[in-house]
Amino acid sequence: MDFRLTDMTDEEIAQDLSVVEPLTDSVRDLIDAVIRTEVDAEHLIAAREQIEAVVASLRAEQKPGSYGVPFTKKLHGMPYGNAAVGKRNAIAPPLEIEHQADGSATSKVVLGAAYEGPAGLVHGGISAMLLDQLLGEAVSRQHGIPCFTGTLTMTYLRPTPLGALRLRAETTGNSGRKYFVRAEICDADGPTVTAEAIMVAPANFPRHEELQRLRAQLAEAPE
Ligand SMILES: CCCCC/C=C\C/C=C\C/C=C/C/C=C\CCCC(=O)SCCNC(=O)CCNC(=O)[C@H](O)C(C)(C)COP(=O)(O)OP(=O)(O)OC[C@H]1O[C@@H](n2cnc3c(N)ncnc32)[C@H](O)[C@@H]1OP(=O)(O)O
Repeated sequence: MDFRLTDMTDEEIAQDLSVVEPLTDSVRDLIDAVIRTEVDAEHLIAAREQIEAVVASLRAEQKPGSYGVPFTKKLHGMPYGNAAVGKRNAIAPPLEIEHQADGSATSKVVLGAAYEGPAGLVHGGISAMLLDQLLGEAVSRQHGIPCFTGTLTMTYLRPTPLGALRLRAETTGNSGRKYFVRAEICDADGPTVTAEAIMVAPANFPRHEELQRLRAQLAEAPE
């Protein structure tokens, strides 16, 4: 796994995000508008030309390949291209994850037209992606090591409506590098989907205590 530290300071990262996040929101809005627009073909062609001009302006300077996951000097990951939570990725649903004192990870999200599977309902693959991310975040934050999904088992209890949803994930135990995690999506009437996963901490990754030491060393280093 590629590991690199960014040389941006915390202030520079905050400044970058203050510009980038509203841009990502605008692109999300664009996706929703394209799905639901009922304007005529002439307007659609004009819109396409405008979008192509914006794309060309952004292509003027591009990173090669994907965004990757640089780390800040405090070892906070910056997964800005991530499919589920990337702050630069308009395909990612607007998922903000909170870490609770009991070790669980929770999120409230409103899923619109871009996440539809069956009519009016959330696509099952989107539910799996969101819960996979939350499961990973719960275990990784609680135990201080990023884990990979080994096995993910989804149970679709009943259809999940588009709109406001709540998500929760918690670790239930571990055996060596294997962590057992479960999660659910709820609508106003309760759970619609549950997931169980075995997340595996890669053998060659530093353990929590080592990371704490590394964090302390980096915190003392000049910016
Ligand atoms: C640098 C500073 C970092 C600081 C970070 C601190 C905190 C981070 C905070 C937040 C970060 C959040 C990150 C996570 C968020 C979201 C998660 C997204 C999840 C994904 O989107 S991730 C992509 C999809 N995922 C893959 O792309 C995995 C591909 N795969 C592999 O990379 C390997 O395959 C791996 C690693 C799974 C295992 O590799 P390995 O070499 O370690 O395995 P090994 O054989 O040693 O097995 C050891 C024990 O795991 C058992 N085991 C093995 N494989 C299993 C499986 N599949 N299912 C169930 N159990 C399995 C064995 O049975 C054995 O169990 P036992 O010990 O009981 O025998």
